[in-house]
Amino acid sequence: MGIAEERVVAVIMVGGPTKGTRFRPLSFNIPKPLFPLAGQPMVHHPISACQKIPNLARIYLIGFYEEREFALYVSSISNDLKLPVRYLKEDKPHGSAGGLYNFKDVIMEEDPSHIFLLNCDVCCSFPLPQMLDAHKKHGGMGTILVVKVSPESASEFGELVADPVTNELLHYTEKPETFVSDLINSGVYIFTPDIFTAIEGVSSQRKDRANLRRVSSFEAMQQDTRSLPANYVRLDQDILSPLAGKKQLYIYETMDFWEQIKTPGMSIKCSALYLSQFRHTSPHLLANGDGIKKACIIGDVYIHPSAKVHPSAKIGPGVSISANARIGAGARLINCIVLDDVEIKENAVVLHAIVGWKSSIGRWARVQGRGDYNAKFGVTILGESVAVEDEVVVISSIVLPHKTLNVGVQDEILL
Ligand SMILES: Nc1nc2c(ncn2[C@@H]2O[C@H](COP(=O)(O)OP(=O)(O)O[C@H]3O[C@H](CO)[C@@H](O)[C@H](O)[C@@H]3O)[C@@H](O)[C@H]2O)c(=O)[nH]1
Repeated sequence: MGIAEERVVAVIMVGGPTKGTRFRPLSFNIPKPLFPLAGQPMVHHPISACQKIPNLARIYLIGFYEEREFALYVSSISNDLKLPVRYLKEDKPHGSAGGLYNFKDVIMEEDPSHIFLLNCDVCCSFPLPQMLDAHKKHGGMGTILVVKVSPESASEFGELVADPVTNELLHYTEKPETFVSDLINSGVYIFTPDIFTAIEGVSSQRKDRANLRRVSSFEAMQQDTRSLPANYVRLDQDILSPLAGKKQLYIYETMDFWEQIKTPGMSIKCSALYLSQFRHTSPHLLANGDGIKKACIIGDVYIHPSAKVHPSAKIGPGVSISANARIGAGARLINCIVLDDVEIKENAVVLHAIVGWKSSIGRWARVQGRGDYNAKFGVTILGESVAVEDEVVVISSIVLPHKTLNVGVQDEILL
């Protein structure tokens, strides 16, 4: 296919409210894909990476959140990027491949030659044009972006084996119990429209099996994946595993940063990763201690233009401060996310923490975590409208919305 005929669309899978439970208490207020990392909604980072794809016609977000939750964001980003971005709502979860298939007709209206498919909850540099080039060299139905992780953490992901010369995917196991490989599926793919035929194949096999089961009482007693609804199709187990070793799927390895964002703790780490990426891609978004914001800035920091920061506050590295926040004299902020309308009073310290919308932190108070972003009590999270009174110390705790803390706490969940 020549360059002129090439047409690309991108699809970002955003999931829905039942999928974001590990993101509580922050997901009470906002759908996880819209939670700010480096001052921009989580989904904004893959969307802005899509801008670099040649011949990109359109971006779709597919999820089962209410349409109104995404309406404002989708219309403002379409305007900013001068690129149509559309939210497509599933009536119920259909799985990571079933969700895509559900909107086959809408997507195929664009007559795409290639379809990018991205999980919204991964943080990386999204080397999409490079993946497209690699995919064209490989041929086949799809190319998966892969990354090496530590052998201890590999079992949380899809582990895979590929041919070192041809890059063909030879073996794929989703979250295996015994170690297969430290090379894992990063949740970013490019496919040809043949992906729809593959998903259709899984659905019709399921329908056939369901019909068979009706006549076999033994099979009816078995509660396994074969009894999933026919239109519920998982990309990893149902498509990637069976197609490995069939010259259909290939890999492209990224050597850049990559993380998965399932917990609030990881959002602090990923916010800092995106801030350091801004240093190269969008330095204008970083605070530099000049102009109105004369505070002492250390490393990569984002401060919303409407936030007020006292000149004697010391901010950074890895800090993101959202709209209308007020940071008092002598306050010290390191590796944290401060959400809209927060007040941090004089000489308070915030470290490895997320401070929820409209919360306030009193004078000389400390709100901090240990900085172990994957651990249950590795960071401190304050939900919406939490008040930490003057001089109170909060360490590695999760505080649900509308609480007032007048005594210190450590390693606790405050309901
Ligand atoms: N629209 C929609 N989205 C869905 C659905 N189910 C999952 N998703 C979205 O699809 C993506 C994958 O979610 P899961 O299927 O829950 O898998 P996972 O545990 O995140 O693991 C996947 O991603 C890892 C990389 O982050 C991979 O390593 C792993 O192999 C797997 O593909 C997420 O962005 C999630 O929001 C669905 O029914 N509908």
